[in-house]
Amino acid sequence: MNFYHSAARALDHLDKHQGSVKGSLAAAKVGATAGEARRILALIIETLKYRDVLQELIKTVPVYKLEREVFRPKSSPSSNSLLLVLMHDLLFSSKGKIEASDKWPPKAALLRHQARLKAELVRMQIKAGKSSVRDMGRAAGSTVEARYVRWNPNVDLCRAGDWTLDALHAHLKQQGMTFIDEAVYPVPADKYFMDPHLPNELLVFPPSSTWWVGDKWYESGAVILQDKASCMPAAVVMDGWDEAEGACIDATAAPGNKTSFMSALMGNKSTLYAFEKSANRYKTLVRMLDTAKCTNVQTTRGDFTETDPRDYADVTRILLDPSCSGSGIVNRLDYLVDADENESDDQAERLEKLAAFQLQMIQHAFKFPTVRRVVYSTCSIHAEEDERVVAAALKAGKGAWRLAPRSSVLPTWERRGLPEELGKVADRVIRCLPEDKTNGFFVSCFERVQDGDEEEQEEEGQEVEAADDEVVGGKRAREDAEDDDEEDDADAGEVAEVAEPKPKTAAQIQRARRKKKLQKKRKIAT
Ligand SMILES: C[S@@+](CC[C@H](N)C(=O)[O-])C[C@H]1O[C@@H](n2cnc3c(N)ncnc32)[C@H](O)[C@@H]1O
Repeated sequence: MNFYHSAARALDHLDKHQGSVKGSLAAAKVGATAGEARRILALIIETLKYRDVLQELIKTVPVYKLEREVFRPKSSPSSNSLLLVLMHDLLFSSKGKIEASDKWPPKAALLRHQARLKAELVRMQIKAGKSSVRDMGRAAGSTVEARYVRWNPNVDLCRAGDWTLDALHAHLKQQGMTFIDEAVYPVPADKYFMDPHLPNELLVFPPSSTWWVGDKWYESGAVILQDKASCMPAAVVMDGWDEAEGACIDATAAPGNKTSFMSALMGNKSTLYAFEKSANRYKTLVRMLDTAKCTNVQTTRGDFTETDPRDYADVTRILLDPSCSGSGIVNRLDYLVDADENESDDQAERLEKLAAFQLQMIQHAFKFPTVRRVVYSTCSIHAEEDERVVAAALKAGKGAWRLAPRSSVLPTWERRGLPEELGKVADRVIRCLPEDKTNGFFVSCFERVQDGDEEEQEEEGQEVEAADDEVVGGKRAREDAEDDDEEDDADAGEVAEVAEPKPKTAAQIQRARRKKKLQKKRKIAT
């Protein structure tokens, strides 16, 4: 098989499964000699380095549309991956050329647009303020496009002086920084803007920024350095919260970034119970909350699973951000290029143990009598710790819990869960990847099914049952996909749709009857 085809197939596999590059090479069944495999590996790693730029270029020079005959929409490997690797060699390789016959149709097609591609690339380079096009790549797995700073309103509530957002803007202006209205990546030097997804509190700065070092805003806790993805769980769990509603819990709190954000979103009112099991990390938590002036937080050093839910009868929301593999943390993403293709049994075993613990934490949260919203998040990109834990929790919840609708889970965030794992409800959960200018991250939100919601659930398509069923389907889909790399992502989603199983329990039979009735009603209405 053609060298570029092999690299593109491995890239497709990597996109779909988030494994390692070496693992993808093997799983994509790229048959190659050791020397070839090394070459392909190097090409993939280099392509990943320039991926954002290449993807941007494809938007500006739509080679797909211009060369529809060659780069077809549903092909294997995908046209997008093939274009990426070819464009890499043409624009960024040391030889500056595609190593294939000029008669090979993909090469010939791309060369027809090379002048325009090169001109656009130079334009992007100038805009990014780089001295060479090669400087536009990113070190494998690092976010170099933005630094995030969260404004913490609790300090204004508790400390003397003006610590409002307006005062922060004025301070930044004095430091020589200019506010801009629109989000631009990489963030230009000396500019900053409010994050489009968290516009009330999160400021986005150029990656080289250091203005906070020794600055009174940082020292006083009025700004907190926090990755954008790490802000999302607190924003999701507090969505629509009202002081009259009740107290909240952060079950796994240290070092306290999410706790302090929850506290800020509560306006420092009501009570936020924060648990932390580790003695050392507990000390950090207490220190952090003190600096950040989170006066509504009650900290407890202890194991969340040992709490008695009946003691927290006023709690309506719980955040669970338990220990995980941390595979999403960008400077650990080097595993993407380093991990061995025999991604070891050790890793699988470790993930299994973590998933069991994570599920146990969620199940404990479900026991709190008045809790309506439980957010579960990880800084992992492994489905084993993300979608699969969610699916297992829905199953364990026996229909009493469902995933909250997308409308209350940062609806404008585009990257959602993996459909091959969660089927139709995958769009209710959030995934983040370094190409989103964040760490790799996962956020899900369970809400308690209230009396009278069942009809609504049926209207929505039996989401709880569907989620369970589709997980089974998802596993099947995953196995299918591994056997058959011809499918593209969209197809994998379709495979996840499986026939409903026959109802077994009395409750299932009743639900099936109600569903039939509903379908009849709909038929009559149409
Ligand atoms: C991923 S960290 C939490 C990070 C934190 N949410 C933040 O944003 O700053 C997970 C934390 O949970 C704590 N932890 C693990 N198991 C726990 C348990 N059973 N009860 C309470 N805390 C636990 C760990 O010690 C660790 O500090």
